[in-house]
Amino acid sequence: MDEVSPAVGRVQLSNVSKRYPGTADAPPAVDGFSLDIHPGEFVSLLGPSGCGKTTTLRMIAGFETLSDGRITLDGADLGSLPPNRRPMSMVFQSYALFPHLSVRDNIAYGLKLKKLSKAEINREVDSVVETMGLQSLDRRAPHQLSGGQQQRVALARALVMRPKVLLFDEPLSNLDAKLRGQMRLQIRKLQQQLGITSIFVTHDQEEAMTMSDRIVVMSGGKVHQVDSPENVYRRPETRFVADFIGTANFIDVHVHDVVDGRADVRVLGMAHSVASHPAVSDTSPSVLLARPEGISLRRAPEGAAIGADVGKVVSASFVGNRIDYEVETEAGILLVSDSADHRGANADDLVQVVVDAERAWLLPDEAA
Ligand SMILES: Nc1ncnc2c1ncn2[C@@H]1O[C@H](COP(=O)(O)OP(=O)(O)OP(=O)(O)O)[C@@H](O)[C@H]1O
Repeated sequence: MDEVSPAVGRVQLSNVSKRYPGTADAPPAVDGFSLDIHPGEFVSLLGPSGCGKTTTLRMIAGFETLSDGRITLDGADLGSLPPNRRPMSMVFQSYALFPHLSVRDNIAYGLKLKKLSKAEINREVDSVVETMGLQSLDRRAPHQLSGGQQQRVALARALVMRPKVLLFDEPLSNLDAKLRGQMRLQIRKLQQQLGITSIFVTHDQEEAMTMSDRIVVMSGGKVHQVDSPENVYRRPETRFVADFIGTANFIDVHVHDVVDGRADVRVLGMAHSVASHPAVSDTSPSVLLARPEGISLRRAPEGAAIGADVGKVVSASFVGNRIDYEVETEAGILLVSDSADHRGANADDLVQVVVDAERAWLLPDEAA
C-alpha cells in the first residue's frame, strides 16, 4: 500500500445527540458531543459500558441517525449518506468475516462490489495481504485461522477499501492479553504509516492510553475530557476521569491559597505547593489526586505513632515489577506503589507517608 499520508479524513462532530426511540424518560444515549478529529489522528472513545461510545461510532459510520447536531467529513455534511457511500471502513469486535469465503475473497469482497477489474482487485489485494503479512494464509477459510489472524484479515478487508477514516469497535476484546498487546502495536504502527484517521472504541484504558493521540473520556452520554493520554492521567478534568483512568487516591486537603494554577495545601500534615485545575479556588471544595506511584513510604521515626503523616501498612503485595501497599492513614486507606525490587515495609509496620507534590493534582470535588 502507498505510504503517503493523505491530508484528508477530518471528522467534525458538532453538538451531536442521540435519543433512541422509546427512551423519552431516560437521558440521551449521546448528549451534545462535539469533537474535531484531525486528518491522520488516532482518537479513542473510552468509557464504561453504556456511556454512548458505540452509538457515537455508529452515527459516524451511518448505521444510526442523529437526533441532533451534525457530522462532517472534510467539511462535507454526511447527512443521511448511507454507510456504504461513506469513505470509511469499520473493524468489528466479532471480525464479521464471511465464513464460506477464503481470506483472499474476504479481502476482495468490497472491491468486487465496487466493480473493479479483476487485475485491479488482484493488485490491491496482493498489496494489502503483504502489508498485513497474510501471504501464507490467503487461501484459508476463516475457521482455519486463530483469533489474531482473523482480526488481521478484518483489518486487511477494511484497509483495501482505502478509506479516509477507519472505525474500530472494540476490535481486540476477543483476544488474549498477550496477543492484544501485539495487535495494539501493529494497528498503531500501520495507522501511523498510512496516516489514516482512526476512531477506536474501547472500554480498556490501557488500550486507549497506548494507542491514541487523544482520548475522549465519556460517561452517561457526555464527554468529560478530550486530551492526550498523559493529560487524562496526570491532569484529569473531573473526579470521574481521575477515577476511571488508572488507580486514584483522593485526599481531602485544606486549600490555603491559589495563584496561577498552583495551590498551597496541607496534605497529611505537610505543607505543599501543587498544580491545580483552573476551576479550583480557596473557597470551593477540592480534592487532591495522588497516584499510587506519586506517594512514597519511609521508615517511621523511632517511637512514632499513627498521626498526620504516619500510617500503618495494611498489606504489601509483590506484583513483579513493583510492590503495592495499602496504608491506613488519617486520610483513609491510601494505595502506594513502589518500583523497588525489595520489600521496604511489611504489614503492620508504621511508615511515614510522603506525597510527591510534583506528581499530585488538585481538582474540584464535584462529589463534595
Ligand atoms: N437500539 C437501542 N435502543 C435503545 N437504547 C439503546 C440502543 N442501543 C443502545 N442504547 C442505550 O444507549 C446507551 C449507550 O449505549 P452504547 O451501546 O452506545 O454504549 P457503550 O458505551 O458503547 O457501551 P458498551 O461498552 O456496553 O458497548 C445505553 O444506555 C444503551 O442502553
